[in-house]
Amino acid sequence: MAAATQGLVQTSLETNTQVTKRTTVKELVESPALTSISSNYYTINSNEWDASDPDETLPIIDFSLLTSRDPNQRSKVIQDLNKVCQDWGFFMLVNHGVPESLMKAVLDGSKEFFNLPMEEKMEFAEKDLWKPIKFGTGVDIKVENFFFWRDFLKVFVHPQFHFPNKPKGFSEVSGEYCKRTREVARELLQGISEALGLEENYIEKAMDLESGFQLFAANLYPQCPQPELAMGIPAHTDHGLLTLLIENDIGGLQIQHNGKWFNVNPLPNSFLINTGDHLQVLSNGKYKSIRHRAIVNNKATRISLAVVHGPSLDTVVSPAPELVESESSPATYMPMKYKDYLNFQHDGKPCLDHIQLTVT
Ligand SMILES: O=C(O)CCC(=O)C(=O)O
Ligand SMILES: [Fe+2]
Repeated sequence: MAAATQGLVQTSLETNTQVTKRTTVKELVESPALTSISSNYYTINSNEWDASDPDETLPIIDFSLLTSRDPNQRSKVIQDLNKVCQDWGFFMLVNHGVPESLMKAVLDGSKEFFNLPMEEKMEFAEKDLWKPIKFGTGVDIKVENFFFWRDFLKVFVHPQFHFPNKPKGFSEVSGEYCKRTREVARELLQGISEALGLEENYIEKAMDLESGFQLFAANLYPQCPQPELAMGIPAHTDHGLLTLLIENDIGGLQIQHNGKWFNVNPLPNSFLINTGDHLQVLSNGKYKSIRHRAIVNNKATRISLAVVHGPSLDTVVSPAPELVESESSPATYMPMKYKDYLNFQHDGKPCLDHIQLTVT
């Protein structure tokens, strides 16, 4: 995920007894004396906090129409996909066929993972981007100089499936969940290929989805005594092609649309889907990678699960030649291997800026 620094207010790192020892946001919240938070938290200018509930319904796509045998229904939903990818870069997916019980089981497994004793989670604590299993926290003073109100687990789940071996059963249920979300993402990317005017299997082949890179990210946002002073995850875009997200009905995700921030209140059992940087590159900017962030609250702990679906790590991604016209729409991104692109994360600058070409 590409960190964005716009609007960053970074206060100096003070000595604070709450954070000088190794801890996580979860443990911090559970410490009995916590009534206020240190000033080391990442926050944003007050004028950037503003977010509203959408005055129009957030777009909804019915997956069952995409897989329908009726060609009229399919072509209608492909038109809708083209519109939502261009206008929003975000939609809710309903009738996707992934069992509600599986979605719930993987959310429950994530909760149990975060409930493990701190030492057990810390076995997976890693700074290295390329470690396939990584537990992290927004309050790791060894790594961060400003903090987020979030603990997370990030795991590479495809083409090789890695997973923590605890809590019991979490790996199995997540393996099944990742397989199902991968199928949904690939089907959607077939529809999106057509929406771009390309052949149905275009993205599948060009991005080598058979070996596509899939990342499972579980985010824990414990309740925060001063939610107005902290951010769960700051504004960023996701690096892959499509991200499928679910959450435990607490709310907190905000997306940027037409320069404004909107609260997302997902429909029960839907997937929240956003287009990522590589769809923006492949479509030569026709579809934009949507900026989003997660705020925190003082009432309940939120868990979200984001599964990012990208090209294979060795795929060199560039705008589809079919969508590039030297005169009217020249290529606006330089070709880059997905693996190399991922190394741009965490230098504070949006990753896409590194490959943007200035068109004269
Ligand atoms: O928690 C959320 O709603 C957003 C999470 C997210 O954007 C991510 O993990 O990339
Ligand atoms: Fe994200």
